[in-house]
Amino acid sequence: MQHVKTNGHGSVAALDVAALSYSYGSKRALSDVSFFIAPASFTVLLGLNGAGKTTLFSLISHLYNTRNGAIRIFGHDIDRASGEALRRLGIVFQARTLDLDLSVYQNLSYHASLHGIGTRDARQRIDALLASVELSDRLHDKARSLSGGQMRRVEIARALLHRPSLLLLDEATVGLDIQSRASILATIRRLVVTEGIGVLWATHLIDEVDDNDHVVVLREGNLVAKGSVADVVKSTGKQTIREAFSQLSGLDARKATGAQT
Ligand SMILES: Nc1ncnc2c1ncn2[C@@H]1O[C@H](COP(=O)(O)OP(=O)(O)OP(=O)(O)O)[C@@H](O)[C@H]1O
Repeated sequence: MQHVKTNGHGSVAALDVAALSYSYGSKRALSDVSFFIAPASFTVLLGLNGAGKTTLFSLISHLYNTRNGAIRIFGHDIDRASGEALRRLGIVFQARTLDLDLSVYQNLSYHASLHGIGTRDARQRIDALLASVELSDRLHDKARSLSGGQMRRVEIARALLHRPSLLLLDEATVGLDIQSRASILATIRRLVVTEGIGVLWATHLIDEVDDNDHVVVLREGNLVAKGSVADVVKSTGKQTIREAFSQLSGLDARKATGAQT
């Protein structure tokens, strides 16, 4: 049986990233990144464009093979026990991935069948999830007819079909209006409380961080801060997470030298 590593407090981390590095040829995208997220918690992965967020997600979701370091999902190593690990993972990628010519129901039921969920169970699950993302009335509409925010919510429902315990979202609110952004963020935060899901929410938008969140800050592939918002703010000597992120991500230095941001 596979050894399940705990986070030092006796409980198994929802996600444990240990000494992870990754390069595209000679281009280093991640350097020795380590952090964990607790079950039923909301962690914001903060980083400017090019910080390495998408690369990290591609490694966690096993699109890329881990060459240096390790990734465990609820103790299951993504390379050595990928089936066990991926069964617990739901993911919403930055790029849109719905089939626009299929209905909402067809998009979801296809995904359910890929996960081996039977037709009846799938139908119940789809109805419940569409209700939770407030799209029950769009079941038979073509994906093409939905707004950007509604498509995102269908993608979130799809990522939850197989009842994952860890959910990753990569810039889930990019391109959406303020109201849709707030609604999607509220939906995900609710899932943490009602379903006990551990969430890793990648963004470069600092106003998506709440005072009670945990944050992981990446800068050019290096992890430059991790912990509660209060601890990260304190570690920088700043007053707010916005100011702390500006310093940690190098924006302050760029502004000081008059570089374009
Ligand atoms: N396929 C690739 N080939 C070469 N370099 C890449 C490739 N994908 C990403 N990179 C580089 O790796 C680094 C990290 O990119 P990544 O896409 O992971 O960052 P990101 O934080 O997700 O940024 P964004 O928010 O712009 O998507 C960047 O310097 C990027 O140019």
